[in-house]
Amino acid sequence: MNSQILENQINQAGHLTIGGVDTVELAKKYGTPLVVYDVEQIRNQIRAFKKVFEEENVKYAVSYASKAFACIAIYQVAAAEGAYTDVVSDGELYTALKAHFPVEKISFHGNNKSKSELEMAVKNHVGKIIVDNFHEIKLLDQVLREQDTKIDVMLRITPGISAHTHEYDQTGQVDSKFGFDLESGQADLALEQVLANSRMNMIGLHAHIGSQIFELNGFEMAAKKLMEIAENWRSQYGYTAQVINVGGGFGIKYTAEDNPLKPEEFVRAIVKTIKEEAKNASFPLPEIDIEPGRSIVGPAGYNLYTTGSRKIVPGHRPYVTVDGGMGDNIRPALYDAKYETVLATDPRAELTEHVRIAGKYCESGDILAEDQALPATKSGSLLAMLDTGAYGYSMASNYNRNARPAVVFAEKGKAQLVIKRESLEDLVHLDQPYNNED
Ligand SMILES: Cc1ncc(COP(=O)(O)O)c(C=O)c1O
Ligand SMILES: N[C@@H](CCCC[NH3+])C(=O)O
Repeated sequence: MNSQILENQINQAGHLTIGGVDTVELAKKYGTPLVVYDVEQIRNQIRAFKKVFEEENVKYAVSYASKAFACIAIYQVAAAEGAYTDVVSDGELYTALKAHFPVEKISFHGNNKSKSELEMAVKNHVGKIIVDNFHEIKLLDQVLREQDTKIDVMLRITPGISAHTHEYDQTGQVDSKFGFDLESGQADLALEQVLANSRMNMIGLHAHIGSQIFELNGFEMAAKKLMEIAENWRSQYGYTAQVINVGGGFGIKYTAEDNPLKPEEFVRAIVKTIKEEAKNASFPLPEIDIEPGRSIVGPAGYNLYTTGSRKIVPGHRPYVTVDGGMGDNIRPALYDAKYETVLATDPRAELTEHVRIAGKYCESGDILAEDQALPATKSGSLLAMLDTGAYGYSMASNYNRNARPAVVFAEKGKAQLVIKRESLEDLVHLDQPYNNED
């Protein structure tokens, strides 16, 4: 059986369960394609991150990077677990506010925040603005003057670290669109501007080196770099950072070939590095913040699909087509991402063929899996793709005017709809007829 499925996830009928709920029942009740989250797994990962900080006895914030999956329900779960969250758009902020996420625990990110987004963030008193560039410093200054208020800010630094991951998932290399560059002195200049602005309360430094990273080394280097900058700034400007945010990016296991550390072990190494640096430089130990997205929701998510047509080209792997595809999971097409898929009605069945799992979208690249070993399937079989919880639904589209799937949370044997399936009416509800008569 697939090693990512636990023995206790198979019920008496031999079906895969999620959060104690039979996938066959889920498909029957909510239809497919369907995104299902095991909520307990989400809670456990947040708790595991927190535990490391508690054991290390440091001030901290586990901030859920909600770009990985945003909806009212996930903000509720994150808040209930005492997590913070980071948002990168007015839409994510609006959703978090709708979920009554504690505003002081929200940080606002982004490399091109608009004035109206900053206005919304300041008006709602979000905890922190992670300032990314000089244009933003000006805009934020304007907004703070107009609203006659102050706000806590952090500066996002590009640490000059090229993480080992897909090029599109790298964010910390020198030539990046995110953050203030170090070498050219941009970061120093940004600090000078922020310190000179009485409406901006500079609380610390931020860096995020990328996503789906397996090597510890990159995180340790980033943590060290941030501490070095903080030490420089203390001696150069007399400014002492109170918070160091090392971002997220902890890699998860998608296939049998992946062998990552547990996400919380990355954090333990980061904390140790920062403690050591602080001790060596006699720097007061700062609060340590992390921003994991994928590692919190990725492994907890499943996409359920029903198979339809099957095409056999002699000498090639068959195409088994499902009722979803790149519209609900763009990652295979965009990053060549790999997933594993099982037959939900019998995950223990002997694997008898290698197939391609094709989506239903009008694109040759709409292949969810290039080579998946499966038992025999027929039209109407129920498949469960594993570990789809991060950047799946959140990157979903209406390509080909397909409706986006429903999302269900399952926990302790109960399932609850948290995002409705889009209807055909939803697909046209923003459309306006064109009237070209004079
Ligand atoms: C600034 C920032 N923080 C946190 C994250 C979350 O990363 P991940 O989902 O890989 O943990 C991202 C995404 O890469 C990001 O850009
Ligand atoms: N969307 C990316 C992660 C992006 C992280 C955002 N900086 C992925 O699915 O791998």
